[in-house]
Amino acid sequence: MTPDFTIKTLALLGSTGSIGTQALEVVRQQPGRFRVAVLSAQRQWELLVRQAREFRPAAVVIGDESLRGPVQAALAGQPETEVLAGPAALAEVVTRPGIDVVLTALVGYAGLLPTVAAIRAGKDIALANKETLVVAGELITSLVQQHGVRLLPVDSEHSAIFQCLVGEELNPVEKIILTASGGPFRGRSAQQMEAVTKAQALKHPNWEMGAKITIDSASLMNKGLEVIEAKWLFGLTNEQIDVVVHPQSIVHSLVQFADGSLKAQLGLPDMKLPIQYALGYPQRLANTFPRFSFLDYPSLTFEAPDRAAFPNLELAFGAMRRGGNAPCILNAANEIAVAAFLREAVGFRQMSDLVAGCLARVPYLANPSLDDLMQTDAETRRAASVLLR
Ligand SMILES: NC(=O)C1=CN([C@@H]2O[C@H](COP(=O)(O)OP(=O)(O)OC[C@H]3O[C@@H](n4cnc5c(N)ncnc54)[C@H](OP(=O)(O)O)[C@@H]3O)[C@@H](O)[C@H]2O)C=CC1
Ligand SMILES: CC(=O)[C@@H](O)[C@H](O)COP(=O)(O)O
Ligand SMILES: [Mn+2]
Repeated sequence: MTPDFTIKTLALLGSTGSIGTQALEVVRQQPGRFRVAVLSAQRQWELLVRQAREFRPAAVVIGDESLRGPVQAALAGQPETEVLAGPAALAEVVTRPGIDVVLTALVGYAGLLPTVAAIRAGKDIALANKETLVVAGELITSLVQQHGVRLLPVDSEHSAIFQCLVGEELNPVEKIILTASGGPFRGRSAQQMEAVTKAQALKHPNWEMGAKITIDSASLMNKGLEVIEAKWLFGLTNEQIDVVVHPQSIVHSLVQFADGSLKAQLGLPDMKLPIQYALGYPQRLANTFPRFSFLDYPSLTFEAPDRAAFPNLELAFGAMRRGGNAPCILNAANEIAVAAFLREAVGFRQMSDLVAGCLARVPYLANPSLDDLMQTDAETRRAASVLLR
């Protein structure tokens, strides 16, 4: 039993998704350590109701306002749970007294405003929603400093780096190395990827995740987003971030220090560990998750990413170097591109063309405010829709 763990009250945004349901599994496996105050979903209202019956939160939020009625009816016999609906409710509910940590496990740009609201209300953030830092990394990190809250990474690579940095506060980092699985199309040429299908792209070799991030992993946009996420989480220069392909997803990322020493964090590809680390931080809570054995993985391999076959990686590095609202344009264009690919309206390679087209068309702003970023997001979505016609 880990000593002196103060019970933490959680708001779980996106509780019905891949990260959200695994976070609830962590909570189940740590009885007495966490209390769930808020749960949220966008459309999966029946699952949200089942979760609410089990965890008895003070509030649930259903994003799609047309589904408020069924949720209210289903939870009519549970008066301690307030039923809210819509994006504004999400940004309000996270500010309520008593919440210690907000887990942002919702997908895409929708994570930005609730995260801003939660930080302003003094809540610690367990950040799964990498899009928040891609869109508004500078703004979020300055809000985090201003309000003295913790920004705890959930993304596996960033959790690995965060764990490697514990105890190294006085030691300068030379660089970090983010590992990438390479996705289902590793080793294929640009031409070979023209004909890949949605079903093939949705088959990640190592991780079971939501559809959007799975497509991002296949196109290497996920690694591009993670590069930008790392810059802001760890205060790095653009030159301090490297990517290496590691198909087994066992070495979750590495830090190289000024003396050349490398530290890595290893483990099986299971998001419950980084989720639990973020929620339990600074403590490591004992658990019974399956353990990694080198004997099961006698060969851990590493190779350079193929930047010609996967142009998204360079598009993301380029947007990071440009700064300003460029990463916000990259993100919005990519969200539209992935949605179009998932409804089979564009091919796999066209996703990168759409992102490049938006980066070339949407006006650049060097020092965007939050309002500017919201406008950039909307403008990019309009530009992408025009390009898709
Ligand atoms: N899955 C993983 O292993 C990893 C995920 N991440 C990041 O975590 C985040 C979540 O990913 P993942 O769990 O895979 O995604 P999922 O698609 O599985 O889940 C997304 C969750 O967000 C909700 N949601 C969807 N759209 C909106 C919206 N517009 N407003 C509010 N809520 C919304 C969904 O509700 P509903 O179910 O009703 O649709 C669901 O609860 C992403 O940013 C991803 O990049 C990072 C590392 C690993
Ligand atoms: C589990 C996790 O953190 C994902 O972001 C994962 O890294 C995706 O794998 P890729 O390395 O294929 O993008
Ligand atoms: Mn990741």
